[in-house]
Amino acid sequence: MKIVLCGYMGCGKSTVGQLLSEKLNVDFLEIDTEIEKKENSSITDIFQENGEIYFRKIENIVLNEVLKTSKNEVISLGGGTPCYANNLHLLKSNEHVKLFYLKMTPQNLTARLINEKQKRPLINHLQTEEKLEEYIRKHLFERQFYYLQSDFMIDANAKSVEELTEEIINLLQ
Ligand SMILES: Nc1ncnc2c1ncn2[C@@H]1O[C@H](COP(=O)(O)OP(=O)(O)O)[C@@H](O)[C@H]1O
Ligand SMILES: O=C(O)C1=C[C@@H](OP(=O)(O)O)[C@@H](O)[C@H](O)C1
Ligand SMILES: [Mg+2]
Repeated sequence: MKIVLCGYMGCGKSTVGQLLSEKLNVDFLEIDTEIEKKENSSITDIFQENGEIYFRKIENIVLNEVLKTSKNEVISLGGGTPCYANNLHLLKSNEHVKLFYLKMTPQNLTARLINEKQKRPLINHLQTEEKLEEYIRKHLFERQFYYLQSDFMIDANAKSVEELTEEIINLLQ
């Protein structure tokens, strides 16, 4: 089985995915890291040098490659992964995939992301908390359509990484 985590930037995909893979004793794979390896460049540099459309192309290629294997693993997507190209279809039509949406409110995401913008090129130009929250509110509204097609939705507000990991493990049983 492939346990795949999706949700907006900052919801905890990378952090929860790592702990979940340790608890389940399977490999952990991040789409962002696979993109960085393939391009031998950072997400920030790819956006800056090649632009977002190029990044989305590579993201789609990497997701395709990753989903070809039938290996048991935990996979953390990037925040935008399910929302572009045929990515959601690739995930939904794969019998090995269980897709989890880590849902958080725009307010809570803003509080997290205000100090973590540097490595996230889509939001690093937003200077104030007000501007960031306004952006997240609109962007999340557009993206929820995709996230909500997950197999499971987890309320990730005010829960520790441990609690979220346990919740996912319980849903798998
Ligand atoms: N459940 C949680 N409670 C508190 N902080 C968290 C939680 N999950 C993640 N974080 C923190 O929030 C930030 C964003 O988490 P990250 O895993 O990078 O999110 P994503 O990969 O979804 O963008 C990190 O600093 C991480 O340590
Ligand atoms: O939401 C997005 O479109 C993106 C989210 C990022 O991943 P995280 O959700 O792990 O920050 C990364 O893939 C890239 O900066 C684009
Ligand atoms: Mg991440």
